[in-house]
Amino acid sequence: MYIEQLGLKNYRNYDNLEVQFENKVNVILGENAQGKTNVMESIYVLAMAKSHRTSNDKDLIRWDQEYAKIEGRVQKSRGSLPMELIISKKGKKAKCNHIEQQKLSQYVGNMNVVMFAPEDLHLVKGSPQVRRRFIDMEIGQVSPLYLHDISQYQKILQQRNHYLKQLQIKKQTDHTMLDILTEQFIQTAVKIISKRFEFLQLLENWAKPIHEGISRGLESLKIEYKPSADVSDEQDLSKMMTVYEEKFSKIKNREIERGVTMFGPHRDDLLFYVNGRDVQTFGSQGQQRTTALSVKLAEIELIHSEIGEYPLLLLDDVLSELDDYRQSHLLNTIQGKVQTFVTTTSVDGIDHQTLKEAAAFKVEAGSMKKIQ
Ligand SMILES: Nc1ncnc2c1ncn2[C@@H]1O[C@H](COP(=O)(O)OP(=O)(O)OP(=O)(O)O)[C@@H](O)[C@H]1O
Repeated sequence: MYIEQLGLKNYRNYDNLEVQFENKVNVILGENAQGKTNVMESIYVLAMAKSHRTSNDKDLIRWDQEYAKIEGRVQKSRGSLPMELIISKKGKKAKCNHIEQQKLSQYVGNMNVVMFAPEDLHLVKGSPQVRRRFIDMEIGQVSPLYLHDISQYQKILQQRNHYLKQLQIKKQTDHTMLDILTEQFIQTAVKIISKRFEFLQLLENWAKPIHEGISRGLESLKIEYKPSADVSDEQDLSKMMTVYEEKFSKIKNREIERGVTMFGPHRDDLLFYVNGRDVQTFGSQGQQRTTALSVKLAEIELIHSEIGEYPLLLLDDVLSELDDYRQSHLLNTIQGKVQTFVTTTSVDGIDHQTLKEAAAFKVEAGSMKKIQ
């Protein structure tokens, strides 16, 4: 799939923008703070209904304006798909094919993107929260049901934490409500965990040969889910539920003392191993970069295998962060099959045929012009 046309109104530093893109590499050039990342972010938000760099939607609205609007026409193998997202202080309104979507979980997934930005290089080294966010966003793209489960889970977690706090400060003494919430919590938690196990296995299957290729056959990558409770991918849902039930009954008093839910998908993590060693602890910077790049390239293939189309690839300021060999590997992999957006302040030093043949745009103070 590819995005043919993008329209922005009151989005970040863009007042009004209409631009046509090509189904190949689109290079977005410009000095610092002109609006390159903002365009990339808008494409990401159009697909995911969420930004990759802020959780506050209001940041996306141009200062002193009431709303922001992103429109795009996406070409898919089944035809053209108009997408529209309006962000206002009251919330978000999403339209697909001119029809308003009641739930964002139905909207997300119609357009697929993979973003690779400098912060993704922290996927390995960063906090578990970064990795959980990554896993949730990526599964959400291929599974609307998962998005629904995650939002259910967040609600139940919040209620459960609230109730535990009430018990902690002794505003409540009856445990019946806690037991009901725990049961609901477990039911949703195991669905999420089993989907994460399944997704990571697929991701590893794709990432392993890619990593081997980038490391010239020297490194073998393994991705492992690290649950906070003692569950494993060999267990079915009912076995996992039993593990959780036992765990929660054992730690009930401790949870009440602390007023917080101590186990569950919100505390889980994932680990990357290269040649059997944990990359987070023992990996060199280069190995961490290769791991992040392999995972991103694997995502492209995974989405293709799940939905039958390649996603868009957004490379925000990241090419210059990779050495020549990794750059070439990346550009060779996407060549001719993935619509790609690249932002950079200059193409000097990036000497790849794909970029020479790319469409180029110049961004200056919230305006964008095609230059090649
Ligand atoms: N909500 C907003 N309303 C208006 N302008 C905004 C808003 N949010 C950010 N900006 C402006 O957008 C500009 C930054 O744009 P962007 O992050 O796209 O820069 P960039 O071209 O990618 O720069 P760099 O190369 O430094 O990453 C800044 O000047 C910032 O003040």
